[in-house]
Amino acid sequence: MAKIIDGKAIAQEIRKEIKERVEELKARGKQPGLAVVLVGNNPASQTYVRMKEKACQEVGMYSEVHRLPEETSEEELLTLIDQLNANEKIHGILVQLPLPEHIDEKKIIDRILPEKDVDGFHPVNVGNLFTNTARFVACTPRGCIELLDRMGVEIEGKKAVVIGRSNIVGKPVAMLLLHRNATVTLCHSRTADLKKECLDADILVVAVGRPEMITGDMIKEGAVVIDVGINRLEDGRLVGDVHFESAKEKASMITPVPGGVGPMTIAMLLLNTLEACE
Ligand SMILES: Nc1nc(=O)c2c([nH]1)NC[C@@H]1CN(c3ccc(C(=O)N[C@@H](CCC(=O)O)C(=O)O)cc3)C=[N+]21
Repeated sequence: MAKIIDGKAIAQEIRKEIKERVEELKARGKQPGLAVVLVGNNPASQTYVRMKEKACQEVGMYSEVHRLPEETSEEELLTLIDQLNANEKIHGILVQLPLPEHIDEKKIIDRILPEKDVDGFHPVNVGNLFTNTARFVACTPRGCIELLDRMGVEIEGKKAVVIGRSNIVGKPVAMLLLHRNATVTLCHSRTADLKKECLDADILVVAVGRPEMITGDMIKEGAVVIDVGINRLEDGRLVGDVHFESAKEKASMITPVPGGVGPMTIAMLLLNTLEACE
C-alpha cells in the first residue's frame, strides 16, 4: 500500500519558510508584492484568486487583486499590465486564466515583464526553461518536483513518464525531470500504447484532465505517482486523473486529490514572488 504524499502539509511547511524569509526582507525595508488580475465571473477562478490572496496575507506579502468585468477590452487589460509592470510595490503579476474569449491570452502574457512573470508563462521564461536557465518556472510543474524532493524521491537515472503535453504542466514538468537527469517519456492522446508506457514508469506524472483515467493496472509495482488532475464530477466529488483506490495498491507513494499537487501550486506562486523580490 502506497504512502500518501501530503501536499497540503508540505505546502504549509513551505509557506512557513517563506513567511520567515518575508520577515527578513521586511526588516530590510522590502515587502514582496503580488498583483492578481481576474477578468470575468468564472466561479472556479474566483475561488482560486481568493485562495491566492489569502495565502499572500498569511505570509506577510503585499497583495492586490484587480477584479475586472467580463466586458473588459484587451486594450484596457494591456493598460493595467503596463501600470503593474511600472509599479515598484509589485514584484509578481499573475493574470488568472482562462481569460474571456474576446481577449488574446498570448498578447496579454507577452506584455508582462519577464522579471515579474511569477507564473512562468512568458516566452522568455519558457525559453529559458529549455536551457535550464529560467528565472521563473511555472508553479504547478515546480510544485511537482518540490514534492518529489521533499519526499526524498531520487530522480536521477529514473524512468519518468509524463502523461499530457500541455504548455502549463506536461511540457515544463518533462523538461524539469530531464534537467534532473531522469529518462523522460512524454505521452499524449496519440500515444500508441499508453498502458505499456505507464507500466515502465518509476515516476509517473499525470496531467491530462480526464477523471480517473489512469488505473492501478497501468502502474508498476513501487512507482511514485503524481496526480496533477483536478476534476469535479457531477455528484460534486473532486477527483484526480488517477484512479486513487486502485493506484494506491501498486504505487509506493501517491498524491491525493484534493490535498496533493494543488496546494503546492499556490506555495510555489508565493516562492516565485518572494524570489522576484529578493
Ligand atoms: N495564471 C494562472 N496561474 C495559475 O496557477 C492557475 C490559473 N491561471 N488558472 C487556474 C489554475 C488552477 N490552479 C490551482 C491552484 C490551486 C489549487 C488548489 O489549491 N487545490 C486544492 C483545493 C481544490 C478545491 O477544493 O477546489 C487541492 O487540490 O487540494 C488548484 C488549482 C492554478 N491555476
